[in-house]
Amino acid sequence: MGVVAMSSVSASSGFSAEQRRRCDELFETFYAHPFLRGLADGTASRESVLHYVGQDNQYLTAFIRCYGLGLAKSPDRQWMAWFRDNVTFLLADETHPHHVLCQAFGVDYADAQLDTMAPTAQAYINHMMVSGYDSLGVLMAALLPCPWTYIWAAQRQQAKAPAAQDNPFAGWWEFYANVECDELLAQFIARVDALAEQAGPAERARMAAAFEASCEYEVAFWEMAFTQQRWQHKELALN
Ligand SMILES: Cc1ncc(C[n+]2csc(CCO)c2C)c(N)n1
Repeated sequence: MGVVAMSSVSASSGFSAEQRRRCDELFETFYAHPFLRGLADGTASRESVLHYVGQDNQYLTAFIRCYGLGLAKSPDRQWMAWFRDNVTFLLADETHPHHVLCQAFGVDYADAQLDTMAPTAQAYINHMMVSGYDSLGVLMAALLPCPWTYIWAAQRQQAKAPAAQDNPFAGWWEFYANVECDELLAQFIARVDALAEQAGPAERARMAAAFEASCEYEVAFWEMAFTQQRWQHKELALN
């Protein structure tokens, strides 16, 4: 923890790098979003952060289900082992950033759980799940912006202006900037590149569209937390 990884993030020259370049404006908008800036300078509000944690817990649960869809589509045991390891990482380690955010406001992790979904979180989850019923390439392309935006933004932030130790969210930044996350991202990129090489033009186009939509949803997820987005009428229960 606390080690700023040397970035594998811009290294690749394949399909992923091409999508990353195409969506560069979205990455910049993600980085500049006032919610993320609030995590960087320690000023993010209690209400917005707790909204985020509640929704993001549901998001991570859906992400694990998407890995399950990937497992079902795995062409070999090597792919299966990769999904298994990533499910373990999500279940065991990725709750850490949520714990950090809860501790910042003296809130119990269990008390931050929600059983309702805000519109944007629901839409992002639906997009990922639907991609999981297309091909493995489309699923992986839909999942890739998730690690890429967070890990890229954390590495960039920590290299430029590391979160101060009295910033209550410092552990959140350190988690996503660490070497293990960098390695995960490098693997993700390599796997998407390999799938894109095997794909025909129609599937590659669906992969590109799925990647771009997820970049949009990543920005929208910050906006959801920042505005504490709710349905007009009443909360919808999880489905
Ligand atoms: C909306 C949203 N997008 C991305 C992440 C970060 N994240 C979620 S899963 C994962 C690694 C995949 O195993 C990473 C980096 C998040 N927490 N919430």
